[in-house]
Amino acid sequence: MSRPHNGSATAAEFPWDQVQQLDYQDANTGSIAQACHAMIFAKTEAKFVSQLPCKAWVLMQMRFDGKLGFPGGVVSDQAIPDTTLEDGLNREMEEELALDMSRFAFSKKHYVVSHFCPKANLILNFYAQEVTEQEFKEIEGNALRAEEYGHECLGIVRIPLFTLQDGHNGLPVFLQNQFAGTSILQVIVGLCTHNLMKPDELNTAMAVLPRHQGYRRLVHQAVASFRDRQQTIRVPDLPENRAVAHK
Ligand SMILES: O=c1[nH]cnc2c1ncn2[C@@H]1O[C@H](COP(=O)(O)OP(=O)(O)O)[C@@H](O)[C@H]1O
Repeated sequence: MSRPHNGSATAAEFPWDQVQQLDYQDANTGSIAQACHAMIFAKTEAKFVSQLPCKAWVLMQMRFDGKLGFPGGVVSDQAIPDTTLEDGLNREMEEELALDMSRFAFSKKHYVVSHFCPKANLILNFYAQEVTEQEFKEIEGNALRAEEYGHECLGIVRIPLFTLQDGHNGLPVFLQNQFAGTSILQVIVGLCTHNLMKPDELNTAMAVLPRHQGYRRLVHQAVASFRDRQQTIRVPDLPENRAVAHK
């Protein structure tokens, strides 16, 4: 598999560029480190303060460094023998959320997008999994008993997926927090790819981001490649379709 390249267009604004996902072994033979993070969400009809629709509950965490991020972490650490990227992600999910692997293990089908930073020689892989409202509450509750709770993870938070009438409080304010790695980009990509954000909400949200032109390009690129992949996966595996599926 080819090595990720440095796309210079965004380098000055945001040092990450979208790349194809590298197998764990491929990255391990070189010097590239890989991390995996994941968004767990539940669609809901529940209204915030009995009037605002919020569409979904989306889980993030307050990290030890004071930034917000998704649960996950570095998976290419030689000291910890993960076999695949998803094994590494699942190990992190058990440590940080005490996630029940018999029900919520992440696999390739949850993969969303990867970004590479040449300066850090690091690939950040992003996954998303939908659960029911009941399961979501259970996952939140269990997280308080996780090994890393109170250490790497200082709290579980839900994204306020609504904007109050002043057009500012709610999601726009939330997006002004400090976010680890590419998690700010992953928030927007995760919401768009899983139909949790309408285009007008996306525009409002993007307007509050610093250097939002750079983010906008990366968001569109990620959403387009995710949708392409979904379409490819849906192509029935008939001989005449294989050429399309493997394009
Ligand atoms: O939610 C996230 N999304 C994307 N990147 C993140 C997120 N959280 C942390 N990072 C980045 O991922 C890398 C690994 O950090 P993390 O603290 O998750 O792993 P570790 O606990 O295994 O050291 C760092 O470069 C960090 O900035």
